[in-house]
Amino acid sequence: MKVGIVGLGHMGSALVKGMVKQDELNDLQVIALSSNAKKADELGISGMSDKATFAGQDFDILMLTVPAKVTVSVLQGLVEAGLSKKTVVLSAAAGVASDDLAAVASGNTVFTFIPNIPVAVNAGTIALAQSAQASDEEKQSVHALLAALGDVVEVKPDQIGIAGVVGGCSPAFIDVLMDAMEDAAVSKGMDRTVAFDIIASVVRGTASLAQQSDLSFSDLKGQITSPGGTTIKGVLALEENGFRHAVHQAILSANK
Ligand SMILES: NC(=O)C1=CN([C@@H]2O[C@H](COP(=O)(O)OP(=O)(O)OC[C@H]3O[C@@H](n4cnc5c(N)ncnc54)[C@H](O)[C@@H]3O)[C@@H](O)[C@H]2O)C=CC1
Ligand SMILES: O=C(O)[C@@H]1CCC=N1
Repeated sequence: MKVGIVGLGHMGSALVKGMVKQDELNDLQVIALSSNAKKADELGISGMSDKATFAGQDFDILMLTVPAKVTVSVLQGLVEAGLSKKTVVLSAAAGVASDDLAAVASGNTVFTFIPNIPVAVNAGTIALAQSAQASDEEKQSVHALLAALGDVVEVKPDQIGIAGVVGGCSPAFIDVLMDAMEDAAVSKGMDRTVAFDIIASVVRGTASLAQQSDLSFSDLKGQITSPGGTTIKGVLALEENGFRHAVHQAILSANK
């Protein structure tokens, strides 16, 4: 599979890291359109700085990981530079509708997807908008590529926005939570590196348990809150300080 990528920033680099380390994708060739040859080299892929040469590569899949506001014009430029109509376009741009992309690449099948940064370690969550125009073969090759990077969750096109927030933005919200927990532990005299190890392990273990059990998040919480114990005091402190409301506002604000 030949994959082109435009935008080697945080998201693009994370996708490349996940792709190059995944053994299942060992016949994969990734080429970036980038004026920064060193960056592509560091990531273990080829880089090309000339747009026409890049566009002429007959990619199976083209990933767009440039800032959302330039994504349509970047795609338009590649189409004008000779992008093959057989290339399936995958746009990661949050808030950019696939219709707007399809309007400048009418001959190509276009998918919108929202990955998240954990794709760098093949533990991503990837929301993929269903595409009515895609053939079964195109759906399969997109799915095979993304499934190597993490869990793929197909959503209706009108749900990609909220799926992108809950999946794409929320690692940052969880980072804020973990950072705050670490500060509190440090205030009680714990070494920051010890607190980091405990908290990262707790988040991983809590998520694994939730995925492997049939219980709701609320029921899982119920297993930890011993009657009259310490955890329920902490849970009530979260509620009294508006934690749940703050989380709702974070999700809803990011979805605007
Ligand atoms: N960072 C994240 O966790 C996620 C980001 N995304 C999407 O990925 C895209 C990129 O986001 P980030 O990586 O966070 O941003 P970033 O700012 O880290 O990276 C953007 C990259 O695009 C390049 N670029 C800018 N304009 C360009 C142009 N006209 N032509 C070619 N390259 C250009 C920049 O040099 C940079 O390398 C956005 O559309 C965003 O919505 C989606 C899901 C998660
Ligand atoms: O902050 C952003 O706009 C991107 C989209 C999802 C995560 N990061």
